[in-house]
Amino acid sequence: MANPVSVVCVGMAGSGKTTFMQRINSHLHSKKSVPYVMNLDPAVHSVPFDCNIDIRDSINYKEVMRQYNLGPNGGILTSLNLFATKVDQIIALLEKRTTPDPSKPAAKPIEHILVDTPGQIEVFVWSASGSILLETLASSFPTVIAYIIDTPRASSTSTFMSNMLYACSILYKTKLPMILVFNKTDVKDAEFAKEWMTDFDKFQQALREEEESGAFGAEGSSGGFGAGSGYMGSLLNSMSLMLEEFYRHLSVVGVSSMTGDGVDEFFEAVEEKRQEFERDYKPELERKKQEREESKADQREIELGKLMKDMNVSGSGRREAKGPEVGPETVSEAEDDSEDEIIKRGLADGEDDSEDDYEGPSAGNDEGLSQRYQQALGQDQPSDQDNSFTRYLRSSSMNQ
Ligand SMILES: Nc1nc2c(ncn2[C@@H]2O[C@H](COP(=O)(O)OP(=O)(O)OP(=O)(O)O)[C@@H](O)[C@H]2O)c(=O)[nH]1
Repeated sequence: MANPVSVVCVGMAGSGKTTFMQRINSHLHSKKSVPYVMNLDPAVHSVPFDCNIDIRDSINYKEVMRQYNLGPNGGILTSLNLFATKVDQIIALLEKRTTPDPSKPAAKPIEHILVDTPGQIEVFVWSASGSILLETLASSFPTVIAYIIDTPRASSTSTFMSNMLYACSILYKTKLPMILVFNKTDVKDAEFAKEWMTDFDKFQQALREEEESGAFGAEGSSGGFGAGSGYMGSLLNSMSLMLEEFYRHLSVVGVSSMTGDGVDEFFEAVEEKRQEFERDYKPELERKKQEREESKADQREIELGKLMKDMNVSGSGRREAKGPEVGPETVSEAEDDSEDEIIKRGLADGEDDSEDDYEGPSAGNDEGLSQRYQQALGQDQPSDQDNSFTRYLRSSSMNQ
């Protein structure tokens, strides 16, 4: 059986994400294919559908805002960050729930995971926690982004273009297959948008018409802001040419969350994108995962090497053995070095008393060490303060 596909709904505030979620949820229920539903919007007042996982159950957004002294967006971001710390539990739960129960062979397995996201799209898409949630989800299930667009509002060329650039940036950021959902088609048919995406001339024509009627960019009829001429003209031209390639990677559907029109087409697109995920995205994700594992292993190797080196040479004239002194390369190295210095001073002090006890690899290199020790103590006339510090080091070294 195929893995359940997770559909993550993103879109500008008011584009109709929640209404769309409600629609597809009830559509799946009517088909007796009950989805698993997740709400990631901590600030939503009420959710008009049953959620299996709701961020609001574990995070109190208002309390987060109060305690951390944050505004609305900071509150959402912090709530998401707090929620992202539970990502392992969430995925474990999802995996458990979506695995068919052998004791109930008649039960239909879950085929869809639906995810609603905060209206502040950037808080989710551009935040570290949003990336963690999405990446983790995608590493366990085929994941598709449904980008919801308010069709009536996108009927002006500039809003349409802004929306496309936004969608493009989300695709670029998430690297997940995307479906453009032109919502609210009961108010405005989405045919115009499909035409603009497939026929460059049609978009140009719409631009010209808006310019002539003075409606372009909602700038009124003031001159100098022509869409077909000047810098705006060439900018829009190059943008539509650049976006042509981007459009090719998308599925586009027109939906009315109010009437349910186009929902079947949406699920056909989801299936198409699920296959695309398995074919194109999954190998890439796995390659990246392996790369990460390898770099983690390398890092561990380096850390282990450092540790072994430190254990071997602590208290000895390591610097002299190494030849010319090399400065610390990182803050942690610098900290390590100063820590080493304290240990060395302590050991050097003990060295006078129990020289025979220490049989490290460079135990013979005492001269440089005691020289440095003398220097560190202010050889000539150590102050009282220095002496008390020496006593402290000596006692702490003895107590080790
Ligand atoms: N006519 C029409 N209105 C719709 C449709 N979908 C949503 N709406 C309306 O659009 C408004 C916003 O819908 P929501 O579902 O709350 O939008 P949202 O994107 O979840 O909003 P945020 O939670 O603020 O991000 C509401 O008034 C809905 O009734 C639709 O298909 N047709």
